[in-house]
Amino acid sequence: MEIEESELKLDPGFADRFDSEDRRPDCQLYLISPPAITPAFVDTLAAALDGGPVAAFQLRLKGIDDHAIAKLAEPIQKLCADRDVAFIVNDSIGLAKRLGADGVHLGQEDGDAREARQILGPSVQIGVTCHDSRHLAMEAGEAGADYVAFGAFYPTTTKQVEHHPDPSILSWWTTLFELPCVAIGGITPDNAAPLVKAGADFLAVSGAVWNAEGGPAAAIAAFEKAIRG
Ligand SMILES: Cc1ncc(COP(=O)(O)OP(=O)(O)O)c(N)n1
Ligand SMILES: Cc1ncsc1CCOP(=O)(O)O
Ligand SMILES: [Mg+2]
Repeated sequence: MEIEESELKLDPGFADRFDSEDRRPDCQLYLISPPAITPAFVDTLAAALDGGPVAAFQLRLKGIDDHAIAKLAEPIQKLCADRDVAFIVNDSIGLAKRLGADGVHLGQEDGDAREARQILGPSVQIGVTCHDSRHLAMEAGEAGADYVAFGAFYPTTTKQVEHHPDPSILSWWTTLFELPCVAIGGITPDNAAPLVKAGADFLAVSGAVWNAEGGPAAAIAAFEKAIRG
């Protein structure tokens, strides 16, 4: 079913970010893990978080089973709680439930936002990949997602991608809807400005932090500078 662009005000969800005057909050950083980590990664993450503010951390591990992810997750989830960073699990509603995560990120093949809400309850944040599609984003909003994610905006080696939206999808979204939008894909401190200007509520970044020449903390500090202009 086609969903109409409407003035529908969707529940702002993700971290209840709107204040009483309905101002859209400033853009924030949403950090995504490398696709493979060792148990020592928790120390790398702790040092990275010293670099500047991070709103959310997504554990995105590929090629290992949920049991192994759960084992690696435990100290990371504790660190995130200590640092007031939302801990988001990628791909798996079941794992998010098992860990008591703050949120789950679902791709188009990872499960249904409505089902996730039923299983995880009202306070768990649910994000949905919407590629370059306004329709998918409106569908996700209707299904009760707490944020929609558009991308990949720039070339990336972290994931094979087929969709490359224009930043204008972010300004379209934020003009019509309160529900937060996330920009993802190849974002660096040097190319972030057009996405911030277009209204991205969050920049989701992985490679530009973990592979940064000057180290993750310096990269996070550089993102903070880019976001603040
Ligand atoms: C914030 C955010 N946006 C998009 C994605 C991509 O999700 P998906 O399409 O399911 O691809 P994988 O990350 O699972 O490879 C994401 N993880 N996070
Ligand atoms: C998971 C994902 N989904 C679309 S692009 C992407 C990769 C994000 O990582 P990077 O910031 O290294 O491009
Ligand atoms: Mg996925």
